[in-house]
Amino acid sequence: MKKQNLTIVGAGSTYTIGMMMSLVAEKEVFPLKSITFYDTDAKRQEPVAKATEVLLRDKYPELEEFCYTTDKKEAYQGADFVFVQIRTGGLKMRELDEKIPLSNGVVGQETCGPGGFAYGMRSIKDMIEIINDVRKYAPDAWVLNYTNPAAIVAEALKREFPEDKKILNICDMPAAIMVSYAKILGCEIFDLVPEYFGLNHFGWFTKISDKQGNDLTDKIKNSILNQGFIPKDAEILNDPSWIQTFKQVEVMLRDFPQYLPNTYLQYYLYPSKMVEKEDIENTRARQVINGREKRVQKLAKSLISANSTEGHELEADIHGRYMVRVAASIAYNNKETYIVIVPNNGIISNLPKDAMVEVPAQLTNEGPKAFSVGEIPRFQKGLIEGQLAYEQLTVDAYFENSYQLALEALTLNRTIVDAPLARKILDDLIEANKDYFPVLK
Ligand SMILES: NC(=O)c1ccc[n+]([C@@H]2O[C@H](COP(=O)([O-])OP(=O)(O)OC[C@H]3O[C@@H](n4cnc5c(N)ncnc54)[C@H](O)[C@@H]3O)[C@@H](O)[C@H]2O)c1
Ligand SMILES: O=P(O)(O)OC[C@H]1O[C@H](O[C@H]2[C@H](O)[C@@H](O)[C@@H](O)O[C@@H]2CO)[C@H](O)[C@@H](O)[C@@H]1O
Ligand SMILES: [Mn+2]
Repeated sequence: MKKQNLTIVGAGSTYTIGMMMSLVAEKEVFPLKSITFYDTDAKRQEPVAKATEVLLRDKYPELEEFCYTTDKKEAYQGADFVFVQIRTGGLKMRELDEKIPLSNGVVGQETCGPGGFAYGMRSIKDMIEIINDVRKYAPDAWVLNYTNPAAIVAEALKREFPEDKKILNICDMPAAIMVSYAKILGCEIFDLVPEYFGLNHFGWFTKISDKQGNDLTDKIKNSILNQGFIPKDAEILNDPSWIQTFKQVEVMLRDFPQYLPNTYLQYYLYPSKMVEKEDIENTRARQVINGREKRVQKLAKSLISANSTEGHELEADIHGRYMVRVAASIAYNNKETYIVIVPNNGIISNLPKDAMVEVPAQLTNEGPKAFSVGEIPRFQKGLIEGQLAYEQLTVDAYFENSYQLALEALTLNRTIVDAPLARKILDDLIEANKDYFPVLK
């Protein structure tokens, strides 16, 4: 098995140490020759990198090289895979994405509604620059992007790089949900075969089977309806916000029993409830700043000062394992099935061909080969079409520097609807994002 050279972009991320543990856990599946960290913020990257040096020395001694840099050439030259996990504007801007809509009585969420719009307008420019840099130094590398909002980033990258077939956008949410299904069924997530359709953070499982073809969907539905639904991935197991989110799956399934919903549909189906439960002074960004970010910084510091992993709680999570398994299936032509984001091109036959849809695909060394979904029912189709138009108008607004298209995008969003309210939120977001948004004329 050829060993891979991997570059992590945005290596100062709160997810990096978890990703390192996933690379350790999956080293037989995705063996590495080198890992390179790249981040534009040297100060944020350094402690994560120094902690990773300790971690890799103890847990991945066979790795030939680890380095970290802010130099693009050093970052990308020789890379076989590039994982991208940046956050333009940082968690500080995420907090505003959540607070500004809430202060206008609308869902405040980083990837859904106006928060997702603002995050998207910030992410696109940096993502385009990253792809151009990667292609300059590593023309054949596979880019796995999970930078959010993945739906908007995927739409923008498809337009900017139409010929580039080695960019794949991925989300871990379907996999995190499947971890809970696996727990219900008493098996492992990778034993399950999903059937799923939708847009990123906007989709449904239509069927879950085992590898022998037994349909397990009703077992899962009955368990959720009778026993509720809880997160099971280590990363989110004890997190009150995620526990509440998974609880809402039961409500969604009672109201719309046909399919098993992605957790993110709660923001579109129950926007009033989502606004009511929020504390504007303690939105999710604040919880992450005081929670995951602090925890990771403390862990990094402790690994560095101990100069050993002994006595440290280091666990692989589904976020990292999923990305690594996706990469392995591409690298070694494993032809395994994972849910990824791809151009529709008739996969969902009654949705536009140019939509970026989230569906199961067989992952080969030539990229994803998505399975046909066929026609989807009117309810889901209607919801998706509205959301898709919002996402595409957001990207139109970015490329055309258009205030009008941005206003249309936000007016279409199910979490807003009212045009004067959309205008007010848009003006507030533009004001707060002066350093990031393109000029919208
Ligand atoms: N797709 C998914 O399902 C999924 C799952 C988890 C996280 N994410 C995404 O992963 C990203 C990281 O999340 P986080 O909470 O750890 O954020 P974070 O702010 O902790 O980390 C992001 C890092 O990216 C760096 N960065 C910012 N702009 C950059 C650029 N242009 N080039 C290089 N580095 C840059 C920052 O300095 C920072 O170190 C976010 O986009 C988040 O939404 C996606
Ligand atoms: O609010 P956050 O920052 O905790 O989470 C936002 C991300 O939520 C999803 O990812 C989950 C993932 O599903 C779970 O398995 C675990 O690894 O935690 C992740 C983050 O907590 C979502 O898919 C991402 O797009 C969001 O960035
Ligand atoms: Mn996601």
